[in-house]
Amino acid sequence: MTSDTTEIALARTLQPQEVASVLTRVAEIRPRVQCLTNTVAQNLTANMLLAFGAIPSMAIHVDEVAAMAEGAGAILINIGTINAESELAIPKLLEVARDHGKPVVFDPVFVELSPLRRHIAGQVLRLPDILVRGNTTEMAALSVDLEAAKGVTRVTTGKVDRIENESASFSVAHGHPLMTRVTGIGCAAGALIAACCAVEANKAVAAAAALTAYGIAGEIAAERCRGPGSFEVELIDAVAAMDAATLAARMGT
Ligand SMILES: Nc1ncnc2c1ncn2[C@@H]1O[C@H](COP(=O)(O)OP(=O)(O)O)[C@@H](O)[C@H]1O
Ligand SMILES: Cc1ncsc1CCOP(=O)(O)O
Ligand SMILES: [Mg+2]
Repeated sequence: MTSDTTEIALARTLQPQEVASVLTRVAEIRPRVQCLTNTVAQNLTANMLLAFGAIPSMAIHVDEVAAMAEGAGAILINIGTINAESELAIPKLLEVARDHGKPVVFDPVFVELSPLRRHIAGQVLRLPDILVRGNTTEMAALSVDLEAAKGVTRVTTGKVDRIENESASFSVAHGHPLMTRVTGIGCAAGALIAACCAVEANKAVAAAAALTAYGIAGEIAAERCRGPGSFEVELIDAVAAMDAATLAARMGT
């Protein structure tokens, strides 16, 4: 058996009540997620966090991101539209994360396409215990760096999401192909994972819970929409309406 096969064989799916438990804590605690994200996905990310019961803060100024992150429950760093100022803001966020023990989700958007993105990813991955969420292309491009990263949780999204770290391995087989037809849906997934990391110390469980709820919301939205435009609206609505009964019904237990 190859190591890949072993990992897949050992991966488990969360039970509906495990997902519901994480979602309930998000709804009760309403964690704020400080998002340094790309200009394309900012609005959808903020709306998805609100629908999920969390609080978005989208501050980007290099001289205030640290203050904004200090009181946040989690930090999202997304390099989708990295520029000279956001490049300088990233180390400030990493410092807050290190000093205050904040969970960080890193989205290495298009890291395979530019040396600058690769360089920044290398810097970010020096932070111990970081969670990296990317699509299959991005995660493959970072595979060597991810192998070396200390305590990293790797979250590879796609038709089936794979979540793995030193102590756990989960797969999530929910979602809909329409999730690839609206820009920013992957970026928003990273924000929901960050919200769950703010209330659940086990980062693999947090990611699996977020992606299970998100994937099921995607399935519901696909049933209700007329195409990609209305899918985005329906997805926000389905995330907002997600509850334990829907999870149990859709997860088949
Ligand atoms: N073919 C697919 N079928 C079902 N869900 C998918 C599919 N592709 C992606 N998803 C879902 O879409 C979301 C975004 O993932 P992905 O498309 O990999 O990210 P990105 O937008 O960053 O490329 C994830 O929640 C993932 O589970
Ligand atoms: C199109 C685009 N270009 C730079 S960032 C971005 C958004 C990417 O969003 P996602 O990876 O969630 O589709
Ligand atoms: Mg992406």
